[in-house]
Amino acid sequence: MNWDDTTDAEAAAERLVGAAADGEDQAVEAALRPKDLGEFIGQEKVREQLDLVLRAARARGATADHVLLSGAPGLGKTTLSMIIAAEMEAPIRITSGPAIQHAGDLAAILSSLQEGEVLFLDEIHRMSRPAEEMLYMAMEDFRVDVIVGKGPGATAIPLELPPFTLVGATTRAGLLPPPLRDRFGFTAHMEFYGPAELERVIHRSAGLLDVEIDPTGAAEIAGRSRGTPRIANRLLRRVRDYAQVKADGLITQEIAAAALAVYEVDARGLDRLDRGVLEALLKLFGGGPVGLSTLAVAVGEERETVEEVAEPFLVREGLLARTPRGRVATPAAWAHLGLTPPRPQSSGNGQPDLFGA
Ligand SMILES: Nc1ncnc2c1ncn2[C@@H]1O[C@H](COP(=O)(O)OP(=O)(O)OP(=O)(O)O)[C@@H](O)[C@H]1O
Repeated sequence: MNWDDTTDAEAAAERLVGAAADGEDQAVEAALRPKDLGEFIGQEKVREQLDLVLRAARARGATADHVLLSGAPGLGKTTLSMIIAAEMEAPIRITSGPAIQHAGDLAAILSSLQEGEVLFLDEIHRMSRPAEEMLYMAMEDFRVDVIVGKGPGATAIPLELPPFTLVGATTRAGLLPPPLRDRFGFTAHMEFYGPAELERVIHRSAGLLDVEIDPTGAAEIAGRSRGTPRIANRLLRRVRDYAQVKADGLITQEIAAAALAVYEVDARGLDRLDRGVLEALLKLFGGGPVGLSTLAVAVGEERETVEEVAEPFLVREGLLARTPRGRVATPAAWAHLGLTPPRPQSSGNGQPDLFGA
């Protein structure tokens, strides 16, 4: 998903299954965040490696190496940065790439850091170029050159910085210029979570929110959470409301399924937009191939919304394929919507042409 575009992120945030944080998420997430590595669920490799990095730094009495976290929104990057600070018993400062448009903005932050402090820079790939270049030197030499004056009379005044740990977060590490990427001592890629891990996230959050849930209820919510703890927590809150109003408060499989049917989140985590795209593709275009623009007109959405908000999950789920000839539904898409694909046409070579031409 192209999370560089704020509009897409905003559009997605309005969806119950959007991975970007909405206002309510921000209000409750602080209470739900695991506080140390032991509490952090899943991402075993990342946890194990990070644990070593932090233990070694502590044993040396040194500041931890800079850490780059990459992965989709809502997988726990902010949470991990806070855990890094907690494990290092260091304060944390949180900012983001888009908030740093001038090198001066970054110089102001860097020069006010305390020794050992963790600086969390979310969406680091969206920082301005001059700020990025200042960051190179700050990360490597704990020094910045502050430029005073303009034109030929400008002078660079070196400013020593206390050692600090930069934790950068990005949705796509590939977007970072190699000189920046190379300055991180440890890079971790966060994966989507499996159902069992999401169930653990849901049970843990239910405990903290004082919500009663049985294992079947947690499994039902986990299956619809698109591999993302933030979505799991958000669905849990909506199901809790339903359980309180329509039942005795206990979340079972039946209650979770009924609640999420009200919110139009289906058994696989598809919402109205996702299903609209799939239905148009199957019912109007026989499963494709069809061009993106045509598909977007058919569902009454902007091209970008279909491409950047709906399609990434459909592709990830193996329901839709992007081919040079256009968008094509996979056999799993037909099965998911309970529809029968048209009879395969012969491609003239004796082999059935599964998707038709
Ligand atoms: N491994 C985990 N175990 C338990 N809860 C988790 C885990 N990862 C994330 N969460 C929960 O999901 C919520 C979202 O996590 P977080 O804000 O850290 O995601 P993020 O990757 O930083 O998202 P963004 O890219 O949008 O900033 C948090 O409130 C946290 O409670």
